[in-house]
Amino acid sequence: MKNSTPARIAMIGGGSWATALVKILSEGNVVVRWWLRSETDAAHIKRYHHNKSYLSDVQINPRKVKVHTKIREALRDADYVILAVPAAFVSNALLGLTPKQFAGKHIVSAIKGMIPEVNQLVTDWVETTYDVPKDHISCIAGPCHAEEVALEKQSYLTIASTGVPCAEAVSALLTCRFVKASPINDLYGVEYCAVMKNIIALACGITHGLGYGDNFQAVLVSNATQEIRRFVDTLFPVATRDLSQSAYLGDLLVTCYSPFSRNRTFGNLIGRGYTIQSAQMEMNMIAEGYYAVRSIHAINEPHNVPMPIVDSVYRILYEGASPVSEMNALKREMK
Ligand SMILES: NC(=O)C1=CN([C@@H]2O[C@H](COP(=O)(O)OP(=O)(O)OC[C@H]3O[C@@H](n4cnc5c(N)ncnc54)[C@H](OP(=O)(O)O)[C@@H]3O)[C@@H](O)[C@H]2O)C=CC1
Ligand SMILES: O=C(CO)COP(=O)(O)O
Repeated sequence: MKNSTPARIAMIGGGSWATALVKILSEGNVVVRWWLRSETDAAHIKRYHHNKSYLSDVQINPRKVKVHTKIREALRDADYVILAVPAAFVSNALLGLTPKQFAGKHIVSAIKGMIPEVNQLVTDWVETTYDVPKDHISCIAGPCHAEEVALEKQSYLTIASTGVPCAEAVSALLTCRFVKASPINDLYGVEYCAVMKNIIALACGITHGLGYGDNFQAVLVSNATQEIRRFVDTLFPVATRDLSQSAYLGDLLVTCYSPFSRNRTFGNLIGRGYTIQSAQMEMNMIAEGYYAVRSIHAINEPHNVPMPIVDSVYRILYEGASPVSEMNALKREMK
């Protein structure tokens, strides 16, 4: 492996997950061209070899990682492009790029959210916007918080793609001393579950903020698994899908229970009475579920899949419903 040509990877995004992925990739034989929108953060990384704004303890290896603030330079000779900005900002990050810049490359979405303007999964949006063949597109899923990657705690990722060689190649890039990545071909199931678990974590956070305990949360998460199953099996039925695998259930659990979870933290603030704006200001990070719940709600309209938890979160965040009365209603409904 030592003498082989390094994999050429463009990392798009300067937040916690991008920083953690750069750390994972740097364990292997790679050249990462890392694009950040912040000139100040980029300059700091070049000079001091760490990202001062996110996971600042992570050391960046300057021999393997080149920092860019012009996205075309980061993309130019990449074989793999990893998108790691929150979904709401990805179109802005890629502004001005055309299918030409993506031709022949593998596009990997590390994003667990939906493009809000069009209610599309990120991988669908990449396919339609940049004419990338579906079997060259994958998404990174699995229960894996950036903060634990920074500490080199053993973690697992699942790489979903309709193209088996693509999923296998990306899994190989992301497997290292402390991460095991495995391929799977259920792209839609995995990606939708990754989006929906954020909404459920918001609900968990809200109940925690309201003073509900672990007993209630366990029932909430159990009901949520049924709700997620109904939704993905209605939209994309796959006979062999096993929602107890870590890409689905594992990710739901870590987001609902971990103190690192952005979505749970955001929900907790809402449950404690913060307004949406003040909760967003309180957090230095983005809770994807806030945007995703509006997309999932809209997508579900023609299907009418019963999703009481998603509907409650939607009403709290977008219709001004009271968290207390929404959770009272859920309390009566769940068993
Ligand atoms: N964090 C994690 O553990 C994991 C995250 N993910 C997913 O990774 C994706 C990225 O999340 P994460 O890294 O946690 O996010 P963070 O909250 O850590 O970072 C946010 C990023 O978004 C950028 N940003 C913020 N506002 C804007 C804006 N208005 N326009 C353009 N860019 C903006 C920030 O740039 P700047 O710093 O310049 O403001 C920063 O790069 C999400 O989809 C998340 O679900 C997936 C698995 C694990
Ligand atoms: O998806 C994640 C971990 O797998 C990160 O999202 P949260 O920070 O909301 O848990």
